[in-house]
Amino acid sequence: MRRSIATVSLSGTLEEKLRAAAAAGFDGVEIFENDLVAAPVPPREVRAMAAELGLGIDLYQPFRDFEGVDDAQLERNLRRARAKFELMLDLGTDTMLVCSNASPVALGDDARAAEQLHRLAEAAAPYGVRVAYEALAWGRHVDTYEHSWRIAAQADHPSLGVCLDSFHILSKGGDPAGIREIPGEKIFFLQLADAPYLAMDLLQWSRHYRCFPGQGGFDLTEFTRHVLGAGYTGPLSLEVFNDVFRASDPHRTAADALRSLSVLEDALGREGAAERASEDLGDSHARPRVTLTRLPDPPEGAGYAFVEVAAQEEDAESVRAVLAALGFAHTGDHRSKPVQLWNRGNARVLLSSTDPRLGHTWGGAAAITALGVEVADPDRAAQRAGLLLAPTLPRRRDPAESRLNAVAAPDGTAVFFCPGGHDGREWLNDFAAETARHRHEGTDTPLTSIDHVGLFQPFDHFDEASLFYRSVLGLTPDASLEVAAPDGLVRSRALASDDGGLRIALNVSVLGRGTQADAAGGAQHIAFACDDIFAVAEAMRADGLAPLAIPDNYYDDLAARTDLAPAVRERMRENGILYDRADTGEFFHFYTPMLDDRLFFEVVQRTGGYTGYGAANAAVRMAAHRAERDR
Ligand SMILES: O=C(O)c1ccc(O)c(O)c1
Ligand SMILES: [Mg+2]
Repeated sequence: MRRSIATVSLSGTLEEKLRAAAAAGFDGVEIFENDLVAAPVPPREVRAMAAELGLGIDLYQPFRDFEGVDDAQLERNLRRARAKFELMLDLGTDTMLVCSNASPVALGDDARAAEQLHRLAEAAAPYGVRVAYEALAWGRHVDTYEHSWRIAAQADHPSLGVCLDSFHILSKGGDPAGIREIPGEKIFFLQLADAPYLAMDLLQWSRHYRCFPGQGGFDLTEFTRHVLGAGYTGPLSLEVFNDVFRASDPHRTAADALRSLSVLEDALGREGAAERASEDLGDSHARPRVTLTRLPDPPEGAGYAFVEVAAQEEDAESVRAVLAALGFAHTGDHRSKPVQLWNRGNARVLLSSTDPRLGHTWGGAAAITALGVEVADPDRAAQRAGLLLAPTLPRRRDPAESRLNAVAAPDGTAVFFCPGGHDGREWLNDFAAETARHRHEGTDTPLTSIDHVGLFQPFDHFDEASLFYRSVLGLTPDASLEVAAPDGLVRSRALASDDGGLRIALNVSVLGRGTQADAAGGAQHIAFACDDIFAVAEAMRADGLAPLAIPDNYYDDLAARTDLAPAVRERMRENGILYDRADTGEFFHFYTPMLDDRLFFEVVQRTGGYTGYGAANAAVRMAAHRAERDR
């Protein structure tokens, strides 16, 4: 389907907005009136600029407070409208959005509103302009799409239809199924916006917190399915008022925006929404009315091949010490780069002493700079990532080395697609074997794999990052939750593949204090899975590394709220092991001390079908890391 974006969704001048929309690959834009009025170029030049960039101007908006007024006001409103129709001729756009009257002087008289909109459409027709009537959620008298359609139907003019905006409908709990009652050709325009569920005034919610489909709490797939079911064939257009987007790089926002539409179209395509719509509309033998662009399938059965930690030499030493205490051994050296392979079972950590600042938004001493993801079909994964506008990272073409495709996540973390399976892992041949022994060789305390990775995100890119990982890697997000760290509130959202092979937990400071709360919420971590957490913890302690100290109060609370045997609780206390339980199973986990205020490790043991991350313990962990720093 045609993809558009409202200029109000992007920051910058009108020209910058157009350039960003075009660069991301949009087909068209909605020009927001304020952007045009403030632009230093006449409408004709805007039209030429858009055309040169390959963008159509699909909509001009908004025209406010038109209908349901007294007769004198109607004449003034029609005069104002004619001036806009003239302007639209110059802009080369044929659809004007008229939003329902929000003024206190509007009269609640449907017949009057219908008659006045009929006059507006009559005035628009000679200009070749269509009027799309949109019910604002806070309209004075018309605030539902059902009502706007009743009035448009009553007005009965070929140049008058409705504009549907998902925010105005879903924010009030409207039922989108009724959209199917509207003839598709009367839906002149579709605006899509998601939003997090917030209990707040509708106008404030709409003007500040909208986000792209898939980033909030609304079901935009279901919503759009109903719009297609009505027979709509126009653009999918994003109209997102958002405080962060207004202040962010418009190129990045536009790519994030297009990614959200790609995912939405793919989801609809996978369920056969276009074909089903045609059948519902009774033209089952005809071709579907719209084409839904599909993405290559997401990776299946993906898992971690490795996680790369970059640290300069003095910091690398402390990372090595912790890995060794966890039973890792240095088992290989990269043939051409200063990168060491450390592993224990299928848990592999690459320790790189290249500059950790290179290509990464995090400076600092030690940092997770890359995730190696093992997938069945790395080429397909890279192709999918490319279609989702993931920036491709250049690979050095060293003929002796395996070439892995890599893309950059929004926080700068590189994501490598590694071939999996038994004859995969050829990238391991890039490492000359070291003869190092696992220090715990002979003790039966293996870590089995990487369970999850925790990545702290810059505030402005949290939603972008979760959409990125979700779409590129085919992960499913959990609900986001808030954790009260000693230095501030941290929002956390985990994403996982269906079989749990890939899990990522994203954290962000709720107030956007990116890096100073580091000891608490701002760190990154790698969590390793094991089958016997007590053995791993005790071997680590025997190796001279104490786990992160958890206060006795925690264990008193554990005694109060669980039936864990006293001896088990005591052993947990000695080893700093925390506990969580769900209907599906149990979770035991402990942490290492913080390295360089930035990085720590976790060891987890899942029993039964537990799929969480011990969120109940997150605040205790953050307070414990803070206490350790204060000591
Ligand atoms: O917030 C507004 O005023 C506004 C204007 C135009 C729209 O299409 C809309 O959804 C909201
Ligand atoms: Mg709208």
